[in-house]
Amino acid sequence: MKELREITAKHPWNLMTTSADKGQFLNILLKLINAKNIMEIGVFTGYSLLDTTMALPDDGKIPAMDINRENYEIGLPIIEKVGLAHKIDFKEGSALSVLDQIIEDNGLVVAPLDEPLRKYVGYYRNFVMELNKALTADPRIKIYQLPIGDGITLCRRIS
Ligand SMILES: C[S@@+](CC[C@H](N)C(=O)[O-])C[C@H]1O[C@@H](n2cnc3c(N)ncnc32)[C@H](O)[C@@H]1O
Repeated sequence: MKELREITAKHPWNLMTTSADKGQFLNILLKLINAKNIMEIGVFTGYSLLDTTMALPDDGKIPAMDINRENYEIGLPIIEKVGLAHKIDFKEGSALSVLDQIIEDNGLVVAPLDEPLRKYVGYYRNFVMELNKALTADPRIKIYQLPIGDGITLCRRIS
């Protein structure tokens, strides 16, 4: 693809941190679960963003965030060329403050949720750690960690 050749000639350092096969695997996982809304934290030049966005239906949405817009803009022409840019809402900034803003803009007050959800979602700053602890302690859940991209944790309920 001419655009890709031009971009890689202009930026002779590594533009992808997720390999093509890992990206395709991500894409398949998202299709398997019929994902409609996903979030990309840490976009870099957008390679994994391209893979994940491709897996979404046309009305799917992906808030994407990175502290550096310049790198995102390196890959953006490719995302535009394949007609996927409309699904992406890129915000420049540190993920925590961008997430704070998304929550505020959408009036997402999560406090009224029931206790387990409040634990996982309400205190979203500690979300990953709390979720991992709860999943590890739950004998019904099997956890698989895969060295795909920046790392993927798959959780499956077995009973
Ligand atoms: C390994 S790269 C992501 C690669 C990308 N997901 C891919 O596979 O193509 C990590 C990215 O996270 C971004 N980043 C680091 N700290 C961040 C933060 N606090 N909030 C948002 N993005 C951050 C960096 O600027 C960098 O672009």
